[in-house]
Amino acid sequence: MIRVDSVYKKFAAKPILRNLSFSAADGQVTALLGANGAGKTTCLRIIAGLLKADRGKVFVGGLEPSQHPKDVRRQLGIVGDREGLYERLTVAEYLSFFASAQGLAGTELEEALLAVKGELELSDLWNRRTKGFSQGERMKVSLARALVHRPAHLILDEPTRGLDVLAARLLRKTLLRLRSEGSTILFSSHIMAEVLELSDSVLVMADGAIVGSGTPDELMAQTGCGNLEDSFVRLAYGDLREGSRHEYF
Ligand SMILES: Nc1ncnc2c1ncn2[C@@H]1O[C@H](COP(=O)(O)OP(=O)(O)OP(=O)(O)O)[C@@H](O)[C@H]1O
Repeated sequence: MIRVDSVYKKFAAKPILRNLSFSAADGQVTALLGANGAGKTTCLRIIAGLLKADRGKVFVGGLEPSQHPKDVRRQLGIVGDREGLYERLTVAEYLSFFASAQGLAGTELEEALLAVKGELELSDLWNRRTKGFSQGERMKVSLARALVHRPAHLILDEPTRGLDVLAARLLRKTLLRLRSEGSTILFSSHIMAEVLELSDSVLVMADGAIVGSGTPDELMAQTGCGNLEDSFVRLAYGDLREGSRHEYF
């Protein structure tokens, strides 16, 4: 389970996360929705231990990343928007490097590499240096890197952004398979069809906090809207309903 407990974070003097609390359950896919700049990436980076909260705590499998960085890294896979590939390495070398850093060696390492190669259909890319890779190719390698050590928890920041139809389908299929194996998956997205297809639970962020949560059906029932997008707009921009952005409704 991933748990975020009363997290507060500001940049310069501007609060971005104010008392943010939620949890993402094991064996479920949880979607984090919010307007541009709502703080989704900031939240995911804090969970990943890449950024420190000013106040509050996060737990990954019951452990705080700040207290147990190594253990949390072992049980967490991260697909973010900022990681670079080492362009001089081939995909095989790059993944081998990360798997070794996670403590895999020998046969276990070889088997882990073969597994992601097959699952993510990486054969054509396997022995290519990553320099010049397309966005979709880079995303596939990032996903392989996140999965190679078989983490129990996976966080993904807009994972299908820039992917073509087949690559996005492969990613969704992979997430659903991981869910069926009991993984905890938390991802951010702006694509409602994808959120509907994948998510057991949806969290809507606005003003640095969760303003709505539940299954897509529950959110629709709570807001009285007929589809998830309308429900999201109502929850995330609700206070603007009477203002100049009323055309969104
Ligand atoms: N390192 C930083 N320094 C200053 N401001 C930052 C920093 N990182 C993020 N911010 C600001 O914090 C706010 C939240 O950013 P964040 O990237 O978390 O939003 P997001 O919900 O992921 O947005 P998007 O949907 O556009 O990706 C934005 O206003 C952003 O400009």
